[in-house]
Amino acid sequence: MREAAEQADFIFLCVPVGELESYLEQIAGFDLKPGCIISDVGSTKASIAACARKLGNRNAVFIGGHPMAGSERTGVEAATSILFENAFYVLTPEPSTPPEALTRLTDLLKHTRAHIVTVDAEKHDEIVGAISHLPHIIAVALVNQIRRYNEQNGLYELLAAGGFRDITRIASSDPALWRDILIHNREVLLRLMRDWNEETGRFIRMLEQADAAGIEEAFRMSGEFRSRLPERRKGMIHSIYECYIDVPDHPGIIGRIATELGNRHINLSNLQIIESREEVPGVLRLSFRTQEDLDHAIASLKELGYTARY
Ligand SMILES: NC(=O)C1=CN([C@@H]2O[C@H](COP(=O)(O)OP(=O)(O)OC[C@H]3O[C@@H](n4cnc5c(N)ncnc54)[C@H](O)[C@@H]3O)[C@@H](O)[C@H]2O)C=CC1
Ligand SMILES: O=C(O)C(=O)Cc1ccc(O)cc1
Repeated sequence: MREAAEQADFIFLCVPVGELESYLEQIAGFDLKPGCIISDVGSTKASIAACARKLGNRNAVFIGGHPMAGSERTGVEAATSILFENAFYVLTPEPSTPPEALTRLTDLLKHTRAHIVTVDAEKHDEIVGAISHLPHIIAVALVNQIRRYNEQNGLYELLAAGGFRDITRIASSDPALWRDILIHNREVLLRLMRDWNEETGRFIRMLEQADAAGIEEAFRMSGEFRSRLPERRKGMIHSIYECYIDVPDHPGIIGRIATELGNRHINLSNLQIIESREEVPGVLRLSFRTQEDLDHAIASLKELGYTARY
């Protein structure tokens, strides 16, 4: 590792958050190339920034980074060459970071086609704590609540679909990765969890008082804010060009549909079973990277006797 690091112009640390500091410590003792830029991709930024401030390296500059891309999956199987395309890539320079170092790093990262945003490390942890870490805690807590009910009655598991699956996808995230993230951002998260308790407390009170107008208003305000959020990004593997088809629930059907589309040179980027029940049609979601592929797929599926809808 030392030999490779000492020849590098850029070093990216891409290990779990709990391992970052030990790598930074090792690298601090190396004779790095003058002007070398060290960055990382950790989901929390304040603790690694504090470590970098403490250690320093006479030749190198550390600039924290966090590509806001990815999914609940980890490992090389989850990688794609367009992972960062159109995603936000947060950098957390210090007031003391030489501007030319920041420019060199952003010039390199532009090749990922991500949108670069800079913010200080502490603010990053507050914001990302709220929009990413807190939702992961809520998803895990919700799934575990239902898992306990399900121990008494398996119908919970059988009926859990739709909304439950949508809001709990991230509950399948990697346990060790998320252990580190939550521990490293625990002070922010404790504050956010107290606010969350107040939020759920408001619902408890509305239900106790059968406050219909209050409930309606809560849904109205959340819907309004959510509709302002950016669209799912084009270019990601979770393509926005999607359609749904009802399919008879029998063996081999998914393979047949994928093969038929492949034979017509239509690139399917994702295929997901949304619903599957005995003796009634299941629903498949097909995703494509281009409008042309989607249009072509819908026409082909029609020829094959399936009705596709958006
Ligand atoms: N999963 C996601 O969507 C995102 C993850 N991140 C951050 O990226 C970093 C890596 O996460 P992923 O790529 O998702 O996980 P991953 O599990 O795909 O990759 C982590 C890699 O680190 C290696 N590793 C673990 N401990 C190590 C050690 N002590 N020494 C050397 N290598 C070690 C693992 O073998 C694995 O190859 C984490 O800091 C995470 O917070 C940032 C943005 C998104
Ligand atoms: O699965 C999802 O939607 C994610 O939230 C992925 C993710 C995980 C960790 C990050 O630091 C950033 C993004």
